[in-house]
Amino acid sequence: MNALAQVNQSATKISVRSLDFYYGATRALKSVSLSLHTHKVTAFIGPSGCGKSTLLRVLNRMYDLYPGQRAEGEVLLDGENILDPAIDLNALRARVGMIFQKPTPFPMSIYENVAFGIRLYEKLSRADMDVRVEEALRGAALWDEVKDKLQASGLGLSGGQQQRLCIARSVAVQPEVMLFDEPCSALDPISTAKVEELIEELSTRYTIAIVTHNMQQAVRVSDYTAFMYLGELIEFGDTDDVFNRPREKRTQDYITGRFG
Ligand SMILES: Nc1ncnc2c1ncn2[C@@H]1O[C@H](COP(=O)(O)OP(=O)(O)OP(=O)(O)O)[C@@H](O)[C@H]1O
Repeated sequence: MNALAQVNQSATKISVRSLDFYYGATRALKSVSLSLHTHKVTAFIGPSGCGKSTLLRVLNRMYDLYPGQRAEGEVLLDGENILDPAIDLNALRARVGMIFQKPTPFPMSIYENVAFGIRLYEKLSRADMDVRVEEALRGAALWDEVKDKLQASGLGLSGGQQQRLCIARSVAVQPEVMLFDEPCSALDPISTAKVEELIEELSTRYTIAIVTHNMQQAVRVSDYTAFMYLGELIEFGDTDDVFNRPREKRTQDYITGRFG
């Protein structure tokens, strides 16, 4: 690996600085600072209500859709503050995609589910669109299972396949960052294993953040882990260190199942 590639591998994609988040008067994030490294997977763990999903929703300004919710501080994406009110939210959400807990295919064909997002941002010929849809479905490890029924409804797929269709939809717009909010919690163990394998593959091309309640999953898929508690970031580091040599007692207590 050349020196430049090494630098890029450890580069910071997103830098969160002194981030506070409010639901009305309730402060759900308290001065959170951390970095997401380029082409690495960062897991967010912590007991229910600690702010994991809130933090994820800040990273593509998803909260902006809801009145009364606001973020203070800085979130730098390649050095640019995405909390700036002047930022183009459509462009931001194309760069920072999100996959939710419950698979949410649109009520349209498998092909259209993937093409829909692309059309929001680009005008492609039919032939180019076919190529992009295939690439996205291949990228989401779904192509072989659906290539003969692209016109069938996305809603007719199994839960695991629907989740990979949502991943294909996100991949199709060629994002730089992918946010996964408990992507496997509605899936069976085999589908979960497939999605985990996919996340590992995707991390060669994208910077990934994943919220999970499943400690083993965090260990399996992530390079870095952030442990949150009551809106604060308690510990952040290499996943191996956080799980095997936690610096904080609260991290130790959580990962050994003493609370949460
Ligand atoms: N829409 C909302 N309005 C008011 N408070 C909210 C809202 N959504 C979340 N909160 C509060 O913000 C805090 C953080 O919630 P968040 O959903 O980010 O936690 P979480 O760690 O993702 O939890 P879980 O693991 O249960 O999904 C909680 O105290 C929660 O009650």
